Amino acid sequence: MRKVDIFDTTLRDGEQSAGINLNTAEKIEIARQLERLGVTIIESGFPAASPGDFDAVKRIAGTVKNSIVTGLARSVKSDIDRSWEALRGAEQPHIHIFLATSPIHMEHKLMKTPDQVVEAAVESVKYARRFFPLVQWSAEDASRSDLEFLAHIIGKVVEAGATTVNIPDTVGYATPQEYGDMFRYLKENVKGIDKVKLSAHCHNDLGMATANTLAAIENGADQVEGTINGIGERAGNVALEEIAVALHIRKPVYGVETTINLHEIKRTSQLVSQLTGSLIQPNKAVVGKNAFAHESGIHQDGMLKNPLTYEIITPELIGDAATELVLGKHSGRHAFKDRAIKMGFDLSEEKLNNAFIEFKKLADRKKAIVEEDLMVLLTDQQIHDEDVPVYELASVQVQYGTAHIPTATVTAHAPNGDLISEAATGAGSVEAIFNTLERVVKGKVHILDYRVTSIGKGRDALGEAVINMSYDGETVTGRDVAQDVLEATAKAYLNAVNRQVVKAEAKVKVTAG
Ligand SMILES: CC(=O)SCCNC(=O)CCNC(=O)[C@H](O)C(C)(C)COP(=O)(O)OP(=O)(O)OC[C@H]1O[C@@H](n2cnc3c(N)ncnc32)[C@H](O)[C@@H]1OP(=O)(O)O
Ligand SMILES: CC(C)C(=O)C(=O)O
Repeated sequence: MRKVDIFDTTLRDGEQSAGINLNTAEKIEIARQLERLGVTIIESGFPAASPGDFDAVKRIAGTVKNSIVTGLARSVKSDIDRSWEALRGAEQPHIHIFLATSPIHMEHKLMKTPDQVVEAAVESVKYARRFFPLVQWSAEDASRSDLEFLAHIIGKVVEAGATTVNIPDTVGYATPQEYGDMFRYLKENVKGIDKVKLSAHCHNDLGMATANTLAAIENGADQVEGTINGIGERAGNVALEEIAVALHIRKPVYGVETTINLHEIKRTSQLVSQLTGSLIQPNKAVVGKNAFAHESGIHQDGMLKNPLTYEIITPELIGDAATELVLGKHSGRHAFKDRAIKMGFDLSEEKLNNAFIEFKKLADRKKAIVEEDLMVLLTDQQIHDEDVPVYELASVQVQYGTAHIPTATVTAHAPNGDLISEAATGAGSVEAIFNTLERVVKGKVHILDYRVTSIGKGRDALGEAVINMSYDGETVTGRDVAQDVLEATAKAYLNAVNRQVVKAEAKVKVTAG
């Protein structure tokens, strides 16, 4: 059966979503899970974009062994050099170079003639091939490019040594028919195209990313690119879990296979949502919380008589087993460790012990510890970085009454070790906490977005708070979890501030070094 490679760009195009910013530890955690999911290629960042991106790409290239690790670069030597520095330690060094080919991008953004664009593309591919055995070249905005010009430039980059050619629908403009036709046209009209991999990359501006990607596969695409949960620039990229499951469920139609381990989909989706703070819409295909919920009487009746009446995908297929009570307050370290390993965590004894202590505290307060709770506790330990001192919440107290002005009191450890206590009022409990914390962190804070959701089900479910803010002129997103939403809110606020503290610290190190 024909094989289609899965190229995951959650850490690059996915991170380009407004409001998402992942630190290196979080990126490594996601990359490790993508490897478990079985993706062929992980695009781990854009090494020339920032010291943080460079560091993450380098560390992922040194960590991941079973997927190819790549990084994005413009068609400029300095970007390619920086990518080589970051990726030279990878098992199979791979670079992804892009250059726009549509009239509007060439004229108004690049300010180059078509001939200059061809020359720059060829030069960059030749230069990259001096270092990298695998060079992917992307024609940015391909779907709004002149087809003959596209075929011409692709012929040139293939001749120059590109090993993969990507045809992105950068602005989500193509229809499935048009996108499929492009692949067929290029396969029939570019000399040497059969020697390289042809790749699809779809955005969801018109809600057609999944249909377009499948159309590309039907017309000969060897690789498809996308993100977990469909996160990404603007309306996002194609959701890879949708593609993997569609290819599996409708295998007789598409006749292709991938290396994706479908049972890892749910966990990957949860992890990406948790670490990016990007919520999954309840009716999202495959991974939304209602994807397997049957609400109406006629459907429930059908399900009881024969699940095949209304269920084309089972939750088990994507690793979404019915929520079970996995551990309780009487469980010991052995069972806890065993469960953590089964869930795919590889924690040091110290981190495992910290997670166990948190688990016991939670088990004292919460009747049923479910998989989602463990996932949060263990992931928090996995990504916890003790190297940089940050703000840490010691306590938060809120006085609220309908007839009184809400007042918050917060005590927190500052990065320099001081214990700070502050109090302030607000129009509501949350605003009182925000106002108090602004005094604690002493920076200029502007809240851009704030959301609270529950993790798991039931009245004792954990609350998760996600806060997007501008702090000292930088936009950062923080998230945290607690049984009480006000505590989660205070912790998420400090988590956002801490991301900026860690970033600033990294900048100081780079400048000093
Ligand atoms: C479709 C996509 O998703 S492409 C990927 C988009 N991702 C990102 O942009 C995230 C990372 N980007 C960044 O951190 C920054 O944009 C950087 C570090 C790459 C560049 O920053 P700056 O040097 O300040 O340039 P800035 O972003 O303002 O402008 C981009 C420049 O690159 C040029 N450029 C854009 N694409 C390409 C390309 N593929 N090859 C060569 N040059 C390019 C633009 O024409 C512009 O050049 P100019 O300065 O001569 O006008
Ligand atoms: C860099 C390219 C592949 C891209 O992200 C796009 O065109 O959307």
